[in-house]
Amino acid sequence: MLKLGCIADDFTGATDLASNLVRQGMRVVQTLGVPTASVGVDADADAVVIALKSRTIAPQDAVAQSLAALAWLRQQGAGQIYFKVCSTFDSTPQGNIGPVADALMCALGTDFAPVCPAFPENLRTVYKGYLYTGDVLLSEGSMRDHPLTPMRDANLVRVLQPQTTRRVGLVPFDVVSQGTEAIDERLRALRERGVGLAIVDALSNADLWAMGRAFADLPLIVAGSGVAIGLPQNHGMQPSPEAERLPQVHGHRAVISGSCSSASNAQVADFVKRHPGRNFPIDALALATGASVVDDAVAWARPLLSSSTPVLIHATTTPDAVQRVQEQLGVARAGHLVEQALAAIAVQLVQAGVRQLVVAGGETSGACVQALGITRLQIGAPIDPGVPWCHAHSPAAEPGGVRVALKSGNFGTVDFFDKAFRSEA
Ligand SMILES: Nc1ncnc2c1ncn2[C@@H]1O[C@H](COP(=O)(O)OP(=O)(O)O)[C@@H](O)[C@H]1O
Ligand SMILES: O=C(O)[C@@H](O)C(=O)COP(=O)(O)O
Repeated sequence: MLKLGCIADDFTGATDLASNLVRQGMRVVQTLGVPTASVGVDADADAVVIALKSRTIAPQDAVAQSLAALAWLRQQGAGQIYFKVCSTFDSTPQGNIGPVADALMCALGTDFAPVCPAFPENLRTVYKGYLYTGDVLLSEGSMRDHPLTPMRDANLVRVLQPQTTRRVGLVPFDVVSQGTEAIDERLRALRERGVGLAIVDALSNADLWAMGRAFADLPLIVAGSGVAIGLPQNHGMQPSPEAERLPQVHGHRAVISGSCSSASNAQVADFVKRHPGRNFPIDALALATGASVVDDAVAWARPLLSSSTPVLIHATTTPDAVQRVQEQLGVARAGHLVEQALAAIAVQLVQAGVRQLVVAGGETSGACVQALGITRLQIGAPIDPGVPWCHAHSPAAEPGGVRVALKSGNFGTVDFFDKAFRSEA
């Protein structure tokens, strides 16, 4: 019986969530997109994470895709539903967190769900409803200038309220710090007062464990990946290294980055400094002119692939540079052009023998794994919190498949691109 059915609004977010469940001993299957109706779940899976690419699409499309995912998960008997959103609450006043949460609640026949993006191991904490990234409020960090979902307000009650028809409330830290019973009591009280969605504060893993127990019987949880660490305990599960073992693959190494987040900018700069001559920048404006950017990148990479040091192909650039491109091309067109180019490059690199591929950026990862025809991921050990190595089958990488690591924009230490391959050695 499937204990947990998860719907993630982007691909890196899905591996992040799956990784936290696997770390606590759950056997997890991650699918990319909703499986076809006839596909059943592995008999021994405890959780399925369905990765959608719904974070920044039109709200009605995000709702439709999420409901299709829910229908499939319920068909598999999922006991509880987890809607995975970004730990930086990436959304716009239109959605898609509120509209998708509303629709899932209607379909599940529930009038209440907790909402908590906290992931303290990655320095995402929520206090009095305000989301912090590291030492600063969300709105004062780099998410202020995200290319697709600029986050200019850190107050999550205020951010979520315009996205939903339900009342948004708060379970503050003074309640959370008292533990599971206090949280449970406050959830009931809020619900009785007509609150439909409640932001829950959390500063540490201890808070997540306490809330995990309080959420045990709720039909729906809306959260970043952090809350997931507290759920396997509700099923008596323990961490197990066996859950993280992946098939071996041998081949070339590459990194593709379409993330313009500050961590990715620092990681690209670090790689460029350490490995001169092994990076190829993609010019978004050149792509728009129809120049042969993809072919040029692949032709550059091919002769370098035999080295154990990876090649790096990146569109990663500063917020100012992104803004200049967006002013000329529009936000959606710029994003699409870059994603499609990087996806085409990913396919050609794998066809050329790359078998260990790191992709940085949620939207970028979605585009790359879709182009590679990957429909399922097996989750391995984390390289850094929230970023595991995964094994996948792709028509471009048969018979043995390919290892991929899908890195959320702001995750990972500065030397992540080197560290990933050290941990793979
Ligand atoms: N140089 C660039 N100019 C304009 N847009 C870009 C550039 N580089 C990347 N992008 C776009 O920015 C978006 C970054 O989003 P994503 O891949 O989700 O990264 P993150 O995980 O950091 O949010 C993608 O749509 C990508 O195509
Ligand atoms: O929760 C998180 O922060 C990540 O899992 C995630 O979803 C990040 O998204 P991207 O930064 O777009 O990769």
